[in-house]
Amino acid sequence: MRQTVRGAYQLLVLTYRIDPGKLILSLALMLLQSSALPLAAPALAALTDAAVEGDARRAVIAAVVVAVLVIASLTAGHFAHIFYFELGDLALMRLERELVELSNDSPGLEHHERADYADKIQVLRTELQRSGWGSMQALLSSLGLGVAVAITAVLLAGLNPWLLALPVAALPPLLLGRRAESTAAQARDQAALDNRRARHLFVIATDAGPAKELRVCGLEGDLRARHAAAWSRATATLWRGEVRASVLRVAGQLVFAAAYVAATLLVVRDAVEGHRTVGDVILVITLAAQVNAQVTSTVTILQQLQRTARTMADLEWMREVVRPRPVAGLAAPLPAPDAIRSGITFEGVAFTYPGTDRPVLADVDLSLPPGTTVAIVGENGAGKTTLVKLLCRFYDATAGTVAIDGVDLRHLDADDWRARVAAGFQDFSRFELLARENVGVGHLPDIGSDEAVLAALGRAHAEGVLERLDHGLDSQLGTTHSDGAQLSGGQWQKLALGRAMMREAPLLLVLDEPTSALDAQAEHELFERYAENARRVGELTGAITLLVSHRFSTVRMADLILVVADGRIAEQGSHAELVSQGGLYAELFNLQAAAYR
Ligand SMILES: Nc1ncnc2c1ncn2[C@@H]1O[C@H](COP(=O)(O)OP(=O)(O)OP(=O)(O)O)[C@@H](O)[C@H]1O
Repeated sequence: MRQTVRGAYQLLVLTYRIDPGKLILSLALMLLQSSALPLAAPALAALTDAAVEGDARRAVIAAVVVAVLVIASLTAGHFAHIFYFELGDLALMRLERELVELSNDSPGLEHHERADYADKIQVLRTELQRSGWGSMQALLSSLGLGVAVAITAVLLAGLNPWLLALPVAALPPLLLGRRAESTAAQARDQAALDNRRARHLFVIATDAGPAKELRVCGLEGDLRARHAAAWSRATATLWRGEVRASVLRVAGQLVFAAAYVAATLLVVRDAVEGHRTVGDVILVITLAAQVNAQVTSTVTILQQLQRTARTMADLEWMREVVRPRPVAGLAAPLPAPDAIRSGITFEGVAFTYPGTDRPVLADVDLSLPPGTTVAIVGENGAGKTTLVKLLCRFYDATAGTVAIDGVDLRHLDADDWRARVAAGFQDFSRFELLARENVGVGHLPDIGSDEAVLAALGRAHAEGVLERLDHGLDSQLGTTHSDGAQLSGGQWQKLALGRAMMREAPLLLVLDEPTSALDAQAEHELFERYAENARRVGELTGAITLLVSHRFSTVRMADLILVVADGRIAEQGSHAELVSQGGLYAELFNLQAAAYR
């Protein structure tokens, strides 16, 4: 209950911040709507008594009061709806924006790679879309309902204090309704993984990207079967949860129905004995019907408020997960340096991904001198990308220290450091923007400069992509636009590489297999050209270039080569040194060279 009240309060505060005027107005209208109906009941009773007594004047006045109250209730409800509908949409927009911010504004990547975070995002996305302005309606209705229940209780107590048992009899449906909601919520949580899996398979089955592989591997049938299996598992879990919840709800409603019948019989008996008027019987029947409606609304509203509270609590959980953690003993983060003077060092670095217990890196001691080009090689899964992630500060080392010029990387302001990093990744994004924007987003301050974008494309050896586009830099990319250009995988990758080159003089340039879609010759030429530029920049700023590649024809150009095996640095040195050592590098190099002979 505390969570529900807390969630409702948070929603109230949120909407008050968005538009206090609209909130107060819709609240006033809602209170009018809710109090008008219970007040119409005594007016109806008076009307009945006046009619029975043949008092036409009193009957007309009571009839007018009944009509005014009923009309007020209907119109106030209608106008309240207009306001809270808009307010609810605005609140939804604000929460969705926060979800986007939470996903992107944290310095690390940990949350994106955590299964529990992915589950929460999945639930939040559907919940926000599903509830929409419904949360707002539930919030305002709950306040109006409070007033209506109070008025009804006073009127019932006036008739017979025993009738106060009616709202008490409303408690079982309320409590069982709550149990029902958490049962259904539990089922939703249990179904989230299968739901996510089914959606992922659906995207794979309907996206253009995987279509080729699906056909060549003949995966369509298997994919359909897996999708159907995941979907039916999710649906079965949800169905079981809903059935259990419905049984609980019906049980609660039956308790109230019994109380309703008893209350009516009580007043009818008094009337038969002459202690009550016909109007009183009408009053209790009307009020009891309203109590019934109030109970039903309370359960529905409470269910909605519980869902809202859950959404608010999930958002709070996410805020907590992505909250930057202060580094022990550091009052404020330090600014990143303008140049690297003594280099980047790893001392006793170990790393284990959160939520797992297998160390991915262990005992890594390294020294990357300023101004050098460093290549990282190693088998799939050896830990190359993880090294890169630590350097970009997507994660902090579990043990040991990564230092820039002797300063612990954790002590540097993460955004400031990243502003001095440029990176191209194997799993690059295909931003369906204008060509200039697709590249320019690599360094937002220069996104409007043709000169900067063209220079970046030049550095990435990617000018050729523009020649194939009808409107050059102004071409719309991507198939989601009717006039969007369809690019090949290699062309997308070249543009992504251009994006990585937008920062003209980064202190760290990371190229994590960003050229896998290019042929070996193109990659070789690109890096030759790039290494030359990197050395020139490196002389001025000490910039370090880090290249992850499986192609030894490219790797051999590096000043320093690191061979990663099983999360450790197995060998390091120049190409000539490593070949003459005759170790793992020499073996891998000779294997690849033999394939080209
Ligand atoms: N987010 C993650 N959570 C848990 N384990 C992970 C995560 N990312 C990577 N790993 C594991 O860490 C190990 C090293 O992965 P990494 O991506 O660093 O390898 P790599 O050398 O770059 O491989 P490749 O050449 O295939 O790109 C792998 O065993 C991988 O399964």
